[in-house]
Amino acid sequence: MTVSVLGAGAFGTALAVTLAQNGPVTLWARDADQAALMQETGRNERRLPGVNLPRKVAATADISVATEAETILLAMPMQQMRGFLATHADLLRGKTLVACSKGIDLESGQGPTALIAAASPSARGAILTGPSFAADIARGLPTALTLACAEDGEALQRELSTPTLRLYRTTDTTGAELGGALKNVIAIAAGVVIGAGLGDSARAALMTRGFAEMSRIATAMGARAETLSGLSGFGDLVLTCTSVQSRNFRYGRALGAGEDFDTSITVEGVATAKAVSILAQKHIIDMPIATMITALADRQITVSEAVQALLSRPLKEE
Ligand SMILES: NC(=O)C1=CN([C@@H]2O[C@H](COP(=O)(O)OP(=O)(O)OC[C@H]3O[C@@H](n4cnc5c(N)ncnc54)[C@H](O)[C@@H]3O)[C@@H](O)[C@H]2O)C=CC1
Ligand SMILES: O=C(CO)COP(=O)(O)O
Repeated sequence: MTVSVLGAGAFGTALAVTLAQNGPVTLWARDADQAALMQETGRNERRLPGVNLPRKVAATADISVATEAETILLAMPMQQMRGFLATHADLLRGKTLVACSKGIDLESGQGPTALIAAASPSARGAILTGPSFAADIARGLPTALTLACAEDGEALQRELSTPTLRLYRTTDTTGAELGGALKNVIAIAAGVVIGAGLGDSARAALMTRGFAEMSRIATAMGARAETLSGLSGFGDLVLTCTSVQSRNFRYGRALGAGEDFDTSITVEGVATAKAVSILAQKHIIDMPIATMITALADRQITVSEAVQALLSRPLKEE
């Protein structure tokens, strides 16, 4: 059975590469030139340099070809997903749609599975998330991710696991998608700490309090605490806050150091911080780190003001 990946960025391409170990994969790029170049050269040099696409990966810019598959992975940036689903709703009817994006849609405040349910009620929505850099997956390094699917996830788990990509299953879609979205916000904050020269001890404190913040809002929104402490939450938090491979971490590090950052790079945590700050007000949840990241990204405060504000909060029980 063919699987399709929609979105030929770093992650979509890496997923296509690993899934080709199981059978044919269609990789859809919205840009016809990019699809033709991938087909011709067998590489996606711009997004995933140095990786050869297996022959079982067929690149196309034809959305009707790409949506012939029953199982379709959505690997575009989160803020693009709602528009994409609306545009192609007819072609996606009745399919299994696996969101691979990490974030919260800023306009609606919804995560990927709610967006899928709203745009394609007859589709089955799932989410694939957890600690994995595209380059690691594409190189065949061992990786473990969470596959969240409200029902009948076992066959999907088998279909999307490969010899090097091990999937763990859950029915807690809310927990999985919120963990993946929120860790990006904390990763930006961890980057700020390192960029501003505040040290590894401060980063450990930030990660721990960040995890508490993630868990507070996620459980208030219906997530299970154990999902937050699994691969999609704690696992991805650790990876993204400690690796310079992470774009969210690198963006934060530039912010902390007062340096410019290439705005063409995908940094999901900025929009997510804004979206979650709005959700936090609605649920009356205290989220000082997300609020601070929004203010910093919008240049409303300086790094030293942000640090001062966090350190001067009232002392309380852990
Ligand atoms: N790169 C990584 O290591 C990982 C990325 N992710 C997630 O995957 C998602 C995508 O990230 P990357 O692939 O890394 O981004 P990327 O920046 O490498 O590529 C984004 C791709 O999306 C395409 N795109 C943009 N708007 C689109 C639209 N409206 N319709 C179709 N395609 C569109 C762009 O042309 C580009 O090819 C993000 O939510 C990210 O958090 C998750 C795990 C790992
Ligand atoms: O989600 C990721 C790793 O699990 C990738 O992180 P970045 O988007 O910060 O690069």
